[in-house]
Amino acid sequence: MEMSFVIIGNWKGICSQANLLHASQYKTKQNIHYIIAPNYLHISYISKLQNINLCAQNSVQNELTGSVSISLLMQFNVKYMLCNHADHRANNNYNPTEHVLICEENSITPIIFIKDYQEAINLSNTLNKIKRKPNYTNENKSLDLLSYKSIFVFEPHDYIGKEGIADLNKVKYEIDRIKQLTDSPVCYGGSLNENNYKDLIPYVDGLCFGRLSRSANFNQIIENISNNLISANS
Ligand SMILES: O=C(COP(=O)(O)O)[C@@H](O)CO
Repeated sequence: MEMSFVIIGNWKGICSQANLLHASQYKTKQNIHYIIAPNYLHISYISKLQNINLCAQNSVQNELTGSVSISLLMQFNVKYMLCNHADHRANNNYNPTEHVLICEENSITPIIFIKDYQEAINLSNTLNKIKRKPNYTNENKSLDLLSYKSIFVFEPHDYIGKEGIADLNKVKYEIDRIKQLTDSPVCYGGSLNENNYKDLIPYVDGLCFGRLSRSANFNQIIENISNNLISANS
């Protein structure tokens, strides 16, 4: 999947009027692919913003009381779905490969969170048993068996909601190993802040922000990333 630098804002269960305002004020950047995963209550609002790609944080595959089915989400032009996030895994009944397959059946691109290289291997081995691309040839890119189109986010569970990221060399090493398993974009997520996000830009295809994506100056941060990419390529 060829695309610009991916910026994902995972708003989780939080949102303020200020978040909605700065999302509405975002100005498209040619070298940025901006995805927002709002909570369910604000999916309708974000779906109306022309220059932002809408992502669901989850879905529940039934129409029972309190559920949010994919068919309901599809009415709001949801293009992406967070899959295998650490918060999903807190539910013992969560099945990542099932969730990825449901996305694929509904033409939604899964954003698949990977806590480490071994999980990447486990996920691709699991799906390898369930299905194989009919004409899949490159056995080395086993993660791409997961879905025809995916975005991967390396997000170590010990560095979510913390003050800082893991050692940069360790992060780079793990991202390099995961990149060997896929031709899809590999991003970093977890404890990104104003002091560390720039350090990662040269080594990833995108960044997934939690708390920082809800800050009032997040549009400026996107601008900074865009300018950083332009100067790096000039
Ligand atoms: O769960 C997330 C929280 O990230 P922080 O940036 O640590 O708030 C994650 O999905 C965003 O990458």
